[in-house]
Amino acid sequence: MASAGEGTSIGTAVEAAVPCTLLGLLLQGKSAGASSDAVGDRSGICFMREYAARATNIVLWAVLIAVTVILLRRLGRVVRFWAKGSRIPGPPILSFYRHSKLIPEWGDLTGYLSKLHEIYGPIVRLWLSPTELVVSVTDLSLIKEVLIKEEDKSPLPGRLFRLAFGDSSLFAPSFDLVQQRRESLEIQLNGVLLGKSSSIPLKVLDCIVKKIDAFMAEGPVDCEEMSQCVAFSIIGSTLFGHSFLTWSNADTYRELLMRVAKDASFWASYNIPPIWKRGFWRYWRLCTRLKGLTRDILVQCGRSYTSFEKTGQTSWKETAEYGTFEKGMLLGELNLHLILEDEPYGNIMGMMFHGYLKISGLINNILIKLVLNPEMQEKIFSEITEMNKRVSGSHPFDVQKMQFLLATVFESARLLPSGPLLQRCSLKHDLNLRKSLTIPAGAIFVVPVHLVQTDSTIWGKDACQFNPLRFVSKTVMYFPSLADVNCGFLPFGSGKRACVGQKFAVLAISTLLASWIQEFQIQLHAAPEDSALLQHPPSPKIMFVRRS
Ligand code: HEM
Repeated sequence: MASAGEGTSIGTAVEAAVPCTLLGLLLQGKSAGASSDAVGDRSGICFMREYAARATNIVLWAVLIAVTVILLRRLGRVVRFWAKGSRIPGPPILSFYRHSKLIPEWGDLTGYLSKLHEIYGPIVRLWLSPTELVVSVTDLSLIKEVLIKEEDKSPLPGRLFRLAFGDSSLFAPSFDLVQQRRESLEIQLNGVLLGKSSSIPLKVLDCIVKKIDAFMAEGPVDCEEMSQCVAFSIIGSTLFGHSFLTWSNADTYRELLMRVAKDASFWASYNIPPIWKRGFWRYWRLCTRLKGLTRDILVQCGRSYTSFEKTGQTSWKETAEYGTFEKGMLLGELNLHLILEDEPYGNIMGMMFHGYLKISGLINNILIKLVLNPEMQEKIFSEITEMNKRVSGSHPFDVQKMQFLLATVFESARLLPSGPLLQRCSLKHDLNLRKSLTIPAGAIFVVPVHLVQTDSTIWGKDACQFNPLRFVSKTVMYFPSLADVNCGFLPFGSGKRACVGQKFAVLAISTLLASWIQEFQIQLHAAPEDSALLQHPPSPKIMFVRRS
């Protein structure tokens, strides 16, 4: 039996003989030839152990070096981002988290930005966190330059749409992804719809007037509720066709859209979907129900269009005039581009969501301005009467020729824009602008629309007053591209990512207003003492009083 001392010396001798590479072991194996089996086995085990330890060490070192390189590169990027961002004027870099406390003090982000612009001038940077930089600009030439040059949007809205509705090639941040679909939709909306005498068919207008009668039978109507209901009918019947108007699940669909709209920004603000929160799963179920209903209405509209065709009820005129509306855009040519295998409902629901919220917001704002300015209603009424005398045709509302009407729509959109900020974000490259200003890649560029649209240096001393006359005689100029005429007018954005539905929306809303003002006087039921309060909830009650 070998003593402990012997054992150790044998072990050491064996370990000393352990080759450090696999090749070494093979060579040793060949040269050792007839050495005893026991020593060979032990040497093999020790080698494998040693080999595994060394290999693990090498892998760990490689991982450590790779992680360090990645972290250093990231740190380098953050330092460069800070260095470039800090050259833009704005509050001290150290106050990252104070902003979130200060913003409520100034009412909202626009109020806070307005305060910062007063202090630091037309270009202001705001650090929201060490890696989140917002650059706000109110200078017209810079706004124009960025909106024309910059094609991408910040990831947040894209995440919002993807989380709620699935992949979308219309509302994604990257321009490369949306360009083709944008063009298809624009051609469809502007070419097919605007080629007709009206952007809303009489059948839809009749249905809306009936809704108003039903509402009024129960007393004064809530302005916001009314606007939402009407906007929903307009966008729904445009996309899905007339059978949308009689769809039994329409109210549920609208309610779901509103609930998704309420929570969408909150859940999209998480970088990783917070699957550990119960509220998130409730939200996810809402979105899934919405998807299910979208599928139902598409199937139903497809079915009713087919049966409508089979009955042969359409006269030639109806088909020519309202053919697209009967089947809706989604069952027409656009279908091929928008309903794709890999994104079945993302674009449709995105358009419903965006169109519904924006159109209802603008109708609500116009109604508030009209009830406060009854003289404008009378001007528009005279315009319609004049037009009816001059034009003899089946459709009375040639709104593109109605200056007062369009001016009212533009002025309302100017004073009460539907969103607080336009945003762009260069996802990959720094954006070098004139005035030697560099916006680092990843920074979010914003235009505070309300500040720009009420800037007295652009709009004159009465910039904050409701004065549609400023647009009269210029309304034709504001088509086809609203923002190109005056880059201080941005309710539909501007540049490569401007709203593709802007002409459709303006003409549809104007047609709707013309039909209302022809039939009714719109009045405020009970005015709050301060008219500014009309913009805040609860929304005002209004009345539609039939003209005698
Ligand atoms: C009153 C109604 C509407 C308003 C106020 C409005 C406003 C806007 C605004 C401000 C933008 C962002 C523009 C920018 O960043 O420069 C936008 C984008 C967009 N709008 Fe509208 N919109 C309205 C109606 C519609 C309708 C009816 C549709 C189509 C059915 C539509 C389709 C789009 C699309 C697809 C985009 C995304 C463009 C992109 O990201 O490339 N909009 N809209």
